[in-house]
Amino acid sequence: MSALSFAAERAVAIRAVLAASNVCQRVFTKLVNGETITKKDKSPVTIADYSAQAVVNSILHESFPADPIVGEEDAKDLRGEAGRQMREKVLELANSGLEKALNEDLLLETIDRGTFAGGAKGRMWALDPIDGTKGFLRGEQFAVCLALIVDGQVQLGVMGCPNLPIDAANQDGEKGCLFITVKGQGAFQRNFSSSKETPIAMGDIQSLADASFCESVESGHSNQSESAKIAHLLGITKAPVRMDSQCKYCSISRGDAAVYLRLPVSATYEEKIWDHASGSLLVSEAGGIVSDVHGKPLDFSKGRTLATNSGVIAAHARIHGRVIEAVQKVLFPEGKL
Ligand SMILES: Nc1ncnc2c1ncn2[C@@H]1O[C@H](COP(=O)(O)O)[C@@H](OP(=O)(O)O)[C@H]1O
Ligand SMILES: [Mg+2]
Ligand SMILES: [Mg+2]
Ligand SMILES: [Mg+2]
Repeated sequence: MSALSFAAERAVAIRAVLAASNVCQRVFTKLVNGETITKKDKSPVTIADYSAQAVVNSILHESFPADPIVGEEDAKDLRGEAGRQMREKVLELANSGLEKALNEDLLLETIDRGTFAGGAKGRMWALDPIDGTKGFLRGEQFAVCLALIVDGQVQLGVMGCPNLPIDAANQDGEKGCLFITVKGQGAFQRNFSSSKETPIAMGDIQSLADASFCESVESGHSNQSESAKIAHLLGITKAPVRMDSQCKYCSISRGDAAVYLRLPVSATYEEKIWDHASGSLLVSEAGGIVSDVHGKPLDFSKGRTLATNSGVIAAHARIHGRVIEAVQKVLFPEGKL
């Protein structure tokens, strides 16, 4: 393999994402069984977020101590007397996923290794310990998402999707998929229960009449009335597949749906790099194109957000241009950008 094979990073990222995914599942089981955590407060997802970030950051630090991490969470609310109860729960859960146990101080330090500002230079990891927190709480889709970015380019992505069926055609079958991609090396899926990887590819759609598109469950995250108009213009007749988290990128990468639309609901919201880094590389390695609503590539070099992009449009390379045309017609009918 070439010097840029990222074989070590790939193996470590898989281990970290699997360990964190297991911790998230453990929190959810406790939540539904009502053992130590109750569904009434918002804490289950918060506890899972912190624990998963601690697990991934800790595993990354063992192998790549010099690498900065752009993680969604920080340990502010876990500090002091006010954070004691939550801190104790997070410590117990994080340690359940780690070989080398952390103590309280190390836990906080480990979570706060995720506060890196990002930028255009050097290596950094982007981590969303639970993407799709709303889906997690509903018992639906969520994903542990980890990416390696080098000089502003996403080079590697690993996503753990504990509630995603291995085969979309068998929704009641085994759940728990891991998606793995390295730039130039293709896109792969494996089960949580086996290390055998299978190559995946986007469906090579000939006619959009047979296609379906996916979008967020949350109307506050993506404009669902505009997406309906775009779908209509493209001749898509099927109802949208609404799904939380980067599971959408994973789904289209293996051909479950043809298009992913994420249309801005506010002019000021900036998409976060950890919400898109791993998923966007998976789609491009599976034969797709990912851009913003103007057709501009996502720029991961601007810090913690995609500050120069607006929304996300992902589709098979063959149809991406047509989708962007429809997006432009609906979002900017006057032709102004
Ligand atoms: N106004 C907004 N527009 C777009 N995305 C938003 C948003 N507010 C929050 N989000 C992001 O949407 C992500 C979930 O994506 P989706 O809606 O596709 O499931 C959230 O990730 P977290 O759940 O990790 O916080 C959050 O970062
Ligand atoms: Mg997220
Ligand atoms: Mg998150
Ligand atoms: Mg969040």
